Amino acid sequence: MRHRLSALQLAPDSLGFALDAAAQAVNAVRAGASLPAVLADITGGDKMAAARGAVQDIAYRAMRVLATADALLARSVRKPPPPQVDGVLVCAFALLLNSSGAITERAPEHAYSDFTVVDQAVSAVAARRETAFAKGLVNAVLRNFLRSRDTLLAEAQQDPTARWNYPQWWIDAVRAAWPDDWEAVLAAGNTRAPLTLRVNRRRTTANDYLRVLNEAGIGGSLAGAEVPDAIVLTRPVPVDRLPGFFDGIVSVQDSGAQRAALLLGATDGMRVLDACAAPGGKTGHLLECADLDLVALESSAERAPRITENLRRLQLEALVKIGDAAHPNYWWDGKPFDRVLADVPCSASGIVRRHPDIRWLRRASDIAALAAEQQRILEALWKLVAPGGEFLYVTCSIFPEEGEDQARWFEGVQPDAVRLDAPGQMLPSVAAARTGSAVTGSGSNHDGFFYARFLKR
Ligand SMILES: C[S@@+](CC[C@H](N)C(=O)[O-])C[C@H]1O[C@@H](n2cnc3c(N)ncnc32)[C@H](O)[C@@H]1O
Repeated sequence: MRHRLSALQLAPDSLGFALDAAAQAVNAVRAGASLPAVLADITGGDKMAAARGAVQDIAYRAMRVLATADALLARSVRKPPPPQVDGVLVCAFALLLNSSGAITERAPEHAYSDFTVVDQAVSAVAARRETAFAKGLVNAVLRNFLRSRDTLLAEAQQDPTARWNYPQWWIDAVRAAWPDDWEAVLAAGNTRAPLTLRVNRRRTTANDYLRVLNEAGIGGSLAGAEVPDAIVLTRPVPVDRLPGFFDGIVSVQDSGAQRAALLLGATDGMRVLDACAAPGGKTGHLLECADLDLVALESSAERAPRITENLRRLQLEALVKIGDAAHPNYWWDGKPFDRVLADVPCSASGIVRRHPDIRWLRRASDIAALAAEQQRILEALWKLVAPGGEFLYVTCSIFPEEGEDQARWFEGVQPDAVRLDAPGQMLPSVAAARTGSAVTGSGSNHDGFFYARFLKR
C-alpha cells in the first residue's frame, strides 16, 4: 500500500503531509495490518524520504492513544467521519495529547505548537478532493478540544479503554494476572522503550564501549549486573551513528532479551539448538558468548535470511535451517543437543512499548491458540535434549497462559524434566517490576519476558 501522493497538494516536509500519511497507516492497522509493514509500504519511495521520520513518529504516537482519540472524537461528532478524516483527527489528537502532557510520553522530536497541529490537520483534509468537505469539521473538533481539553479528556477517560489505551479484554487479562501491578504494567506499555545495546564481548567490553560512545557524544549507562553486555542509551540514535555497528561491535537488543543467552549457559564446544531464531538476536548473543556448534531453526523462509545477515555483520556462524520446531522429523539429524533455546511464538504482549500496534491487532482468542502451539513446540523439542542437557523456554509475553502456566504444565507432563532457577515472569520495565513468588525484575528498563529453565535427567 503506497502512500497515495498524486492528489495531494502538500509539501512532503510539511506536517500536513505527514498527518495524511500517518492517517493512512492508522487506518491500515485498524483493518488488521501490522504497523511496521504498513509504514515500510507507505513511506517506502524516495519521495517520502523527507516525511518518513515524522510519519513514523505520529503513527506510533497514535497507536498509544488510539482509544483516547476515538473517545474524544465520538464525543465531538454526531456521525463518524470517513476513515481518512477520522485518521487525520486521531493523529492530530495524538500530537495535541502529547503537547498537553496528558499522556506520559516525551515531546515529539519536532514539537509542533497546538496552532500548527490544527492548521496542518485542516490542510491535510483540504488537500484531498474526497475529504476537502471536512475542513470545517476538523477545525471545529480540534479547536473545541483545545478550548475544553481537561474536561473533555476527563469525560472521555471514564471509559477504561480510553483511560488505558488497550482493548477491554487486554485490560481484564492483565488485571486478573497481576492484581497488584496491573496499572503499572499497562502504563509501562505506553511508554517509549529506550534503545538498548548489546556489546559483542568477543570484541570489547560494555565499559570500554561506553567510553567510545561518550567520545562520539552519545550518552548511555550500564544496564545492570545481570546483563553485563547491555548499555541503555540516554537518547535513541540511528544505528549508523553507533561506532562499529557495521563491523559487529555492537547490536540492538532489549536487556530483558539479553538474559536468554546467559541463562542458557552454553560453553565452548556444545551442540546448541536455537529453535525459533529469526531475526537472530539471541543467536548472535549465544555465539558471542561461546564457540558453539549451533543450529538456528526458523519456520519462516522470509525471516530466516535475517539470521544469516545478522551473523555476517557479527562475523559469526551457525547452521541456519528452515523448519517447524513442532516437527523435528523434517529437519533434525538425530544428534541430541546439549542446550535448546525455545523462544516460541507468543502474543508479544511484553513488547508493546516497542510495538504499540500489537494490542489493537491481537484478539482474546489468540492467547489459547498460541498456548496450544507453544505446547506442541515444547513437547517436540524436549525429545531433542541430551540427558543432562538444558532447555530454556522463553516468551515475550506477560500473560501467564504463555508463561508460568506453560512451565507448570511442562513439569507435569515431562517426568524427566527438573525445573532449574530462572527469572520466571519479568514484567516490563520500571515500577512494574516486583520481586517475590514467580515475578522478578531488577527495576531496570526492560521489556516483559518469561523464562523457565529445565534440566533433562
Ligand atoms: C519471538 S521470535 C524469535 C526472536 C529471536 N529468537 C531473536 O532473539 O531474535 C519467534 C520466531 O519463531 C518463528 N516461529 C514461529 N513458529 C515457529 C515454529 N513452529 N518453528 C520454528 N520457528 C517458528 C517466528 O517466525 C519468529 O521468527
